[in-house]
Amino acid sequence: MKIALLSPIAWRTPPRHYGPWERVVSLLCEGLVEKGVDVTLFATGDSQTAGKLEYVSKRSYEEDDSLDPKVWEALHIAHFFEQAEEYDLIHNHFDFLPLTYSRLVDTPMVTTIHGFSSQQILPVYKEYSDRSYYVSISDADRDPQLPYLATVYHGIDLESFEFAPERGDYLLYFGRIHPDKGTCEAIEIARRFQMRLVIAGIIQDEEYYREQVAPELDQQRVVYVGHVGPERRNLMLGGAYALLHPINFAEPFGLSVVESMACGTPVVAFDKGSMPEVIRDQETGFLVKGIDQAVEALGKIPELDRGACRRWVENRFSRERMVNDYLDVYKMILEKEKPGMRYANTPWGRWEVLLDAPDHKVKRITVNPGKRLSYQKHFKRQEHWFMVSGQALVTLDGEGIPLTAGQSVDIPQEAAHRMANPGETPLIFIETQTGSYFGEDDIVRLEDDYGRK
Ligand SMILES: O=P(O)(O)OC[C@H]1O[C@@H](O)[C@@H](O)[C@@H](O)[C@@H]1O
Repeated sequence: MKIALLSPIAWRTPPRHYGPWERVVSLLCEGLVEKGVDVTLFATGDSQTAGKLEYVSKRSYEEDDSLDPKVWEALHIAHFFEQAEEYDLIHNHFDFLPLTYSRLVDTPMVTTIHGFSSQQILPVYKEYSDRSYYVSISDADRDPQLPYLATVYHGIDLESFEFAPERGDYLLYFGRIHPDKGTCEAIEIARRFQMRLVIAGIIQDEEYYREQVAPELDQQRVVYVGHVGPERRNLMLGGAYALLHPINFAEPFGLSVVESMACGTPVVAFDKGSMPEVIRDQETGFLVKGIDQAVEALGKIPELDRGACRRWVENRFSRERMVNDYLDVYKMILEKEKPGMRYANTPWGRWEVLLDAPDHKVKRITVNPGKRLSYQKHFKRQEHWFMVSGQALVTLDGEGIPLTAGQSVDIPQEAAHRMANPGETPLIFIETQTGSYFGEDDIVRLEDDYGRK
C-alpha cells in the first residue's frame, strides 16, 4: 500500500512546539512506517520522518516571515496533487483547500477534518463529499450535512508522557492563550479555589492576553510560563493537581486533555464539544457547566485515581490505536474503490488502465523481476496478453508457457492462469479484456504468494 500524507506547512512536521495537526500527522506517519507501510509525507523541508519526504517549502511560514502563506500553501498542495497518481491513496490533513483539486486526479482520497474553523468552509466540504471520504476526529465534531466514513480519535505517543502517581499542588492551564480556550475563566476558577495557577502555551490572541490575561499575572498565584518544550511539559502536566480546560467553544478534540490524563492528572473541563468523548466523567476528570461547578469539582479531585486516568488514555488514545484505525479506514476505502480503480501498486508490481470502454478494457501491467501474480480465474472476462519487454512465464490451466517481447497468449474465461517474471528486468505486457464486466473484483484467487484472498 502506497500512501501519501498531506500535512499543513504552518509548522514543521512534527512541530517544534505548537502545531497539533502537524503533530498528529507525524505520529500517524511514523506509526505507519513502523508497520511497513510505504508512506510519503508532504510537509515542510525541515520536517522529520522515517518515511519519504516531499516538499516545496523549506520551512514553515509561521517560523519564517519571508514566506507568504498563500503562495507556499498553493505550491505545496499543487506539488502533492501533481504526484497523486504515484499512490494508492492520498490522505489529506490540510483542511478544505486540497479538496478543490481532488477531481483532477483519480487517486482515492480521504480527508481528516481536524475541525471547522468556521461554518463558512462547509460549502467546500459539501461540494466534494462525493470525491473524498471524510474522517471526523470526534463524534461531536461531525456536521449533520456531511457523510463520514469513520471517527478516528487522535492518539499520543505514550512514551513521551510519564505517569506521575502523586497529586501536585497547583492547577494547570495548558493551551493557546485565546478566549476560545478560556484562559480568563481558568484564572477565575483558580482564584476561587485558592490554588496557584500555572498558565502554559503560546499567545494566539495578543489583545486578549494584553488586556485580560496579563493584568492578572502576579508571578505567584497566577504564573505565565510561555510555551514549554517536551521535557518541562511532562513535569508540568504530571505535577499538577488538575488541568483546567474551561473552553468557550465546541472543541473538536483536546490533545492537551489527553496528554494530561496520560501523566495521571485529571481534567476539569467545560462540557462542550468532544469533552464527553475525551474525558470519562467522575473517573478521569469532571465535565462541568460553568465556573461554580468547576470550583466545586476541584474539591473532589482527591477522590479520583490517577492510575485510571493513565489507563483510560492507554486504552483509547494511544498512537498504536490511531494508526490501526487509519489502516482500517484505508483498507475500507481501497475495498470500496476496487471495481473502478484506474491503477494499483501491487506486491508484484503495478498495473494501470490505458482505456476503459463499456465492452473492453486495456491495461499496462508491470511485473517486477522474480515476482508473479496470483493464480486466478475470471468469470466475466477473457484476456489477451501481449508481451512488450522482459521475460514471461505464463501458467494456463497448469501448463507453463514461456513468452518474450512480441509474443502473446489468450486467457479464456474461467481458465486458471498466472503470469510470472523469471527474468532480471521488469516484465511489461499489455492486457486487453473483453467480456461483460471488468472490475478488479472479478478475480478469484486460487493461490497467492502474498497471502491475499
Ligand atoms: O491478483 P493479482 O496478483 O493482484 O493480479 C491481478 C491481475 O491479474 C491479471 O491476471 C489480470 O486479470 C489483471 O487485470 C489483474 O489486475
